[in-house]
Formats: sequence, structure tokens, C-alpha cells
Amino acid sequence: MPNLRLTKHNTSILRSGIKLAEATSSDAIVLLLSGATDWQRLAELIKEAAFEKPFVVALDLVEDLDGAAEAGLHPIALKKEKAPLLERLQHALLEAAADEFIKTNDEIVAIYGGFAQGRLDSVSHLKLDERMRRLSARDLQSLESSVPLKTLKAIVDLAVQIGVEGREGKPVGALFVVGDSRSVLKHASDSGVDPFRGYNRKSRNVLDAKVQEDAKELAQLDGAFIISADGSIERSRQMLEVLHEDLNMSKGLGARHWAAAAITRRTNAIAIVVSQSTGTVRLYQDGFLKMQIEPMDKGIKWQEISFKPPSVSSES
Ligand SMILES: Nc1ncnc2c1ncn2[C@@H]1O[C@H](COP(=O)(O)OP(=O)(O)OP(=O)(O)O)[C@@H](O)[C@H]1O
Repeated sequence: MPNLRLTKHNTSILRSGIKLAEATSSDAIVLLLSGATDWQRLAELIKEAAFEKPFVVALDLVEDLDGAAEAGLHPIALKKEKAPLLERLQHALLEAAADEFIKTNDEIVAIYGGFAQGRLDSVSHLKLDERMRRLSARDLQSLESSVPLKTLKAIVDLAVQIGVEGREGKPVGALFVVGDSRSVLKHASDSGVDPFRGYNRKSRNVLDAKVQEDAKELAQLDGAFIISADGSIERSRQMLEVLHEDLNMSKGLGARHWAAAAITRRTNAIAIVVSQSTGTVRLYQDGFLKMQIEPMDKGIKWQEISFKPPSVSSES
């Protein structure tokens, strides 16, 4: 992806964004890029403008962020090269909240290029909504599970994506049971052919982007994913045996949610469920609902963002 040159034009858009952030007492700036830039120079520019709040830089490839943190910026790797602008921006905000660079009810100035690669053209002032519920790293840590945070975050991200995107325009539900997989497997049986069976651990690790895509596809089929603490999918398409007489569940939750709560009652696993009907993601531990995340598109209230095609297309 092309790097962003800090041309006179791009610099003046950045300065305008900083000015807007100051004028609106915004809590942070999020700069959305498609490639690296001169992080030191960007940091100097921010310093010259005396902007002291968090300045988040979001782009797709982790290697393009080399040096950004050292320059005092807050880097986020999006891994969403092909996604539309609005989705990338939403994702950047959610990641920034998850990493605690911003808070879910902050006011943010976003700076980005909507029309041409390598050219900044847009500055937006966004009011995030308090209901933008996203697990922060601290929320997940509070679960006191032996499952590493990295694995939990990846599965929660995947679940949220399934809840928001569905598959081919249709809503899709899913159930991920992570950790204590040996015990979990004792309460599970095949509901169909398991496509992950026989692959080596690396090729079925849910931290891998390709495996995540496969998991999204498979979520349409019946049954649960059973995942070990390191992120390897041990089995998919598993029916879990459910004895739920001692569970205290909200009314209206279906069989998948009962199965999720029940398995975490009997084992030390954590279950992450996507509701097919609402896209809500729920997280169960010890038989209890611990966290609930509403689909993000309902969670963020966007200010109107309207685009006018630029009249001049060359860089100044
Ligand atoms: N015991 C179970 N183990 C694994 N998966 C199950 C189990 N029971 C149900 N499911 C999965 O849940 C799907 C249907 O779930 P159902 O609609 O009853 O509940 P729900 O997902 O909790 O509800 P909703 O999606 O409407 O919020 C099934 O098609 C199956 O894939």
C-alpha cells in the first residue's frame, strides 16, 4: 500500500483536523491511513500544534506501523485492506476503544482520505455513543481465565464480525467454546463432517485470518467450535450435551445460549455466542452471562458524513 507523503496539502488537512479537535475539545484524533508515513515528522507536527490528547494512527499492515509508537503515537493494525471506508473507520474506533486509547463516549476527530490513495481529504467530528459496548482488554482480563487474552480477543472479534456481517446477506449465529477443551470434548458429539479435522494445529488456529474466514463460513452450519487456549480449533460442528436445570437464563434465549451457559457450568471453558436473531454477542463463564456486546453498527451513532467529490485531483 502506498505511503502517505506529508505534502503541503496533507499537512494542511492534518493541521485542520488538529484545529477542529481543539475547537470542539475532542478527546482524541484518529488518523486512518492505507500505508506508513513519516511518524517522527507527524509527531513533530502534532507537537507544533500543541495537541496533547491521544493521536491514534490506524492502517492495515502491522509492519507499516514500525516506529509509530516510538514517536508517541497510538498505533492500530486494522487488517481490513479491502473493506469500505466506513467499515475501516468503525473498526479503527472499536479497536482504539478496545486498546483503551479512546473511551466509548468520547468525541473524536477522524482524518482520512475518502477518494484517492495517499491523499487526505476528509475531517469528521464524531460523537461516539456510550452504548458502543466493546470489550476492553481490562474487561476480558477480569474473567480470570487460563485462556490467553490474545485468543479471547480474536474470538470475540470474530464473533462480533459474524454478528454484524452475517453471511451472504443472511444473519448467522455461532457458538465458540474456548479453553479446557479436553473436558469440553467429553460433552460433545459430531453434528456433521468436521472440515477442520486432520489439519495441523497451525492451519486451524483462529488467530490466523484465513482460518477466521473459514470459521465464518462454517458458522452457518449447526453446532459449536471447540477451541483450545492457544486458539487451535479442536473440533467444529459439535453438539453439546445440555443439562440446564440449575441455570438461570434470561427469557427468550434459544438452545444455543443454553448450551453455551451449560458447558461453562460443567467445565472451565468460556463460551462466546452470537445470536442469529439479533447479532448480539454474549460471553458465558461458570454458567453465568458475563458480558454482552450489541452489534457495533447499532452501537455507534454516526454524525452525518457527506462527501463532495474533490474539484482538484492533483497533489499540491
Ligand atoms: N446443544 C447445542 N450444542 C451446539 N449447538 C447448538 C446446540 N443447540 C443448538 N445449537 C445451535 O443453535 C442453533 C439454533 O439455535 P436456536 O435458534 O434455538 O437458539 P439461539 O441461537 O440461542 O437463538 P437466537 O440465535 O435466535 O438468538 C442450532 O441450529 C445449532 O446450530
